[in-house]
Amino acid sequence: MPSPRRNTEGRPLSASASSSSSSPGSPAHGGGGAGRFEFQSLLSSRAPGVDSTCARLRASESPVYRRGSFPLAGTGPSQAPPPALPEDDRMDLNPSFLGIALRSLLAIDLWLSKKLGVCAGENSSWGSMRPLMKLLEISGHGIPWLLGTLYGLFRSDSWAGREVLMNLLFALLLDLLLVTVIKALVRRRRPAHNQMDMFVTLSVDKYSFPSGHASRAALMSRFILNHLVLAIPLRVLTVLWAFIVGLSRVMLGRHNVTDVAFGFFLGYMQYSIVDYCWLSPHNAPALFVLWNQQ
Ligand SMILES: CC(C)=CCC/C(C)=C/CC/C(C)=C/COP(=O)(O)O
Repeated sequence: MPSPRRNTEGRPLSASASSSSSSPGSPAHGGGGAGRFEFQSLLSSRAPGVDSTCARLRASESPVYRRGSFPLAGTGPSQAPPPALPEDDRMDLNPSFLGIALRSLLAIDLWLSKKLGVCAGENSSWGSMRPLMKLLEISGHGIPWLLGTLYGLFRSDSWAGREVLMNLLFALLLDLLLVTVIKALVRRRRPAHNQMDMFVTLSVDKYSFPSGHASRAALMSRFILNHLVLAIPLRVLTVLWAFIVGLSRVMLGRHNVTDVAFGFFLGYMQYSIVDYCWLSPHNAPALFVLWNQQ
């Protein structure tokens, strides 16, 4: 059971005295070393409603406090002040290096995404570019790609063409499924500066992680590069298109940078799955039976 917090004479401290007894730089305040000041400031910035008293209490819950290294940890008046904390204790005060690194990355992500969201509204600094960004949005939307693939599939008169288009359809459906599942699991809200005026959306599209447009653009461009014989300039254009679709998501304010980055990664990996499971009349004859009967 935690013992009550005491002053340096060993008397229990009231809540108010406890919260005011430590000054910046004192051990209970997270001071006494550069590492601990950093710890204190990161704790305080965790959530807007968390005050410094709460942060100090968190510090007092740390393994170092429990081990009695701090003078406020219930030691008597006769005990001498503890020696400076060894390196490993400083590490203990830091609850999770990975957590802090992730929080820092997220802070950079939010800051950068806000800066890049220059087409988020008509009155934004690049607001006049919004129609162009929306055109890019449609170019990476699921519906034109799905309809185009189905049309090509039914119009195709070669086996090779049907096989490629059947796999393209599989890729698009796999992408829709994976993006929907991840969005529903992660539930990251779209940036506050986004206007929800998107062309046909699903209910999960109120969430932003990962970007469905970025994943589709990466998937499509990898698919096209691998299955269409294109001249070099067209190959470069294909990759550029995918990149610009991703960038336009952040510029429109639809996504944060990390949503788009993960979307690209997801789309890239999805192509590997499609390639691995490549459907053909040999391994999936049922899918091609429609044409066999013609
Ligand atoms: C077959 C079927 C369920 C088709 C639905 C196609 C559809 C509405 C896809 C949604 C595309 C979309 C708005 C994705 C959101 O992209 P973000 O980049 O904003 O995540």
